[in-house]
Amino acid sequence: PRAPAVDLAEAEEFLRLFHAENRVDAPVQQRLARMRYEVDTTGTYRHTPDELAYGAKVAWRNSARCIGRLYWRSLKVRDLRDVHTVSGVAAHCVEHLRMATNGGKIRPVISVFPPETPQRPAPRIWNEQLIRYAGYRNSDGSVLGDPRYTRFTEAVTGFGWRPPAARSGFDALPLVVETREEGAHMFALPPDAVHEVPITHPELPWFAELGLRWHGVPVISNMRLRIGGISYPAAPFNGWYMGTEIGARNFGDTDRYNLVPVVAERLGLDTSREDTLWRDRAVVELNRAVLHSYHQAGVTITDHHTESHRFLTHLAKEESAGRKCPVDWSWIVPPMSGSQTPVFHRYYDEEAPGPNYFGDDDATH
Ligand code: HEM
Ligand SMILES: N=C(Nc1cccc(CNC[C@@H]2CCCN2)c1)c1cccs1
Repeated sequence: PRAPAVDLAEAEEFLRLFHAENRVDAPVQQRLARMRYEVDTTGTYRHTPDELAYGAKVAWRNSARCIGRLYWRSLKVRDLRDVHTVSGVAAHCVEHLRMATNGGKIRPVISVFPPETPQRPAPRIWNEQLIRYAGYRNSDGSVLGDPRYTRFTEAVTGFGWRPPAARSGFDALPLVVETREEGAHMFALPPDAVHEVPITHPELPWFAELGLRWHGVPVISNMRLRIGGISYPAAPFNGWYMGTEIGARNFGDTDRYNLVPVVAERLGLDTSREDTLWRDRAVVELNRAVLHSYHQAGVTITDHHTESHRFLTHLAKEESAGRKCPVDWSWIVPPMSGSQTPVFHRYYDEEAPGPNYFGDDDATH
């Protein structure tokens, strides 16, 4: 049986939005008729390059959990809908990393690979992000690397991936790409495509001895881009980091690198009681080190205060454009010093109409 045809209402709503927000020569009725004919005869329809680019930008504008939406119009959209092989997808992912990194002046880029269609399933990328670090579980239960990826590390090792001779806490995992025709294949990332930043502290020399580093560019590769009823499951996108993501979450979470106790001890803080606020003082230094290191390395990064102000500017621009801006307060408020940022002190609208990015856990019809 055919896969369910495209949701015609969603398709029409998107094409009307595209025509309303862009100067398009052809009348919308003509475009709608062509779309309906394609859906009737093939069960799907193809976006024009302009529709695809605009849909990807609007999906970012609609991302209620994203604090970085002020620059939604500047997204660089790579139309890679003619790339159907695992090696093609992998090669373009490496090219994406080079384009986005841009020597440290990071550019927001999205690479859109082929959509799901009744004729052919879409290629899939199994990595959460193009760059993630291996997690090696030791026999005593301790982990070298990122504990979030021990299962992924075991899976690719089973597939034949071999860690570097000298394993470290920051070994980039291979890319795993699957197509219906070829199955799943692994590709090692060329080291020169993985730009990394060594973490040092602006005043504490001992910080460098912790031997910490992180990759410059976050590229999300496990979210599904939906535009006008068409689903693009492989559409990796990047922006730049907000420091708290690394300093508070990746380095600070107890089920990640869990570095707050380590930093607190090296700071000589009294960790015997919670009410010395040793956690709070250590996480601040961890975050100051991250921001200092990225600035030192000339890699774009933003702090949660600056980004909060930018987001409220975006919100005001959306309201003056007569658009509702969906906001998920629990994700927009940064994971440290929440009430010190202006986004904390207000309520927001929640619903998000039209094109969007969906995680696997998100309820999507
Ligand atoms: C340009 C700089 C950008 C910054 C500083 C930024 C910042 C952030 C941050 C801090 C989060 C929360 C992440 C977390 O807590 O795990 C987030 C979420 C998100 N961002 Fe942005 N972002 C940027 C660009 C983008 C771009 C280019 C896109 C897509 C085209 C995007 C789409 C999203 C989505 C979909 C989420 C929610 C993820 C989820 O639900 O798991 N962002 N952003
Ligand atoms: N700065 C970024 N951070 C970001 C954005 C979306 C999703 C994520 C990953 N979120 C999942 C992690 C893992 C647990 C909690 N957060 C990070 C960007 C990544 C891609 C574009 S912007």
